[in-house]
Amino acid sequence: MERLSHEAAGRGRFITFEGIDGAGKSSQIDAVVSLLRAQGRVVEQSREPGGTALGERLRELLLHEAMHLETEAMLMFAARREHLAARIEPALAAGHWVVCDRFSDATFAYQVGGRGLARDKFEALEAWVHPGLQPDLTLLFDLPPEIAAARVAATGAAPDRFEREQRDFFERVRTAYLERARLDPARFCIVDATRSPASIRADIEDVVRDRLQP
Ligand SMILES: Nc1ncnc2c1ncn2[C@@H]1O[C@H](COP(=O)(O)OP(=O)(O)O)[C@@H](O)[C@H]1O
Ligand SMILES: Cc1cn([C@H]2C[C@H](O)[C@@H](COP(=O)(O)OP(=O)(O)O)O2)c(=O)[nH]c1=O
Repeated sequence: MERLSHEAAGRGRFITFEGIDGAGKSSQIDAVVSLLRAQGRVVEQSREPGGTALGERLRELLLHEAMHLETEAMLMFAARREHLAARIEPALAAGHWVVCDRFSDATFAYQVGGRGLARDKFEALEAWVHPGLQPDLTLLFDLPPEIAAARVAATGAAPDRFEREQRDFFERVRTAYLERARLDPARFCIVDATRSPASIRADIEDVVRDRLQP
């Protein structure tokens, strides 16, 4: 029903990509954005934490400065509040599509699942910052943490504060993502991210076409 009312109002669609570090999301986002643009959609591509000038400054702090867990959770939502106000909400209202690398499911997975933030605190922040708004489609790239870690290591890039976490942390993050997906199966699509990039790409193009096209 929610989807139909968005359509009737000419609202755009909101697609998010989620998964543990090294799942292969970033590699697939450009392909989905290109597909949608080729279909004539106006698409805003973005990421979290980030997406605005202020959000990108908060991202630098979040990825590199040690901080209290609740500070981390609140800064994630502060960046998100700015992102929603400055980009996501205006784009959707204008009928544009928004494709975003991570959103609040990442806070549930990393801060609640990975780090142990109290669920009621997460729920309070989510209800404050985006009451009634969730993505129309969330592609969850799922794979064992050891495969993801090997991919991250092979890039040779210096790991950030999250990428330096151990395997048990990413096991908890993965479990939390899967739990969140079970709670909202109409929104989530779980992608087996161990497969080749070409086969993943073909699947997610089918999902975007089947679930979101009028
Ligand atoms: N399906 C895949 N199979 C093997 N390697 C992959 C796959 N997808 C991405 N990679 C590689 O894994 C690394 C991490 O991918 P990336 O898209 O940056 O992941 P994420 O954005 O989810 O952290 C990159 O070096 C990328 O080339
Ligand atoms: C949006 C968000 C990201 N994060 C973390 C997950 C990532 O490790 C990091 C940056 O996200 P991202 O740029 O997606 O990292 P990568 O491309 O390496 O997968 O921020 C949270 O812990 N909570 C959040 O709410």
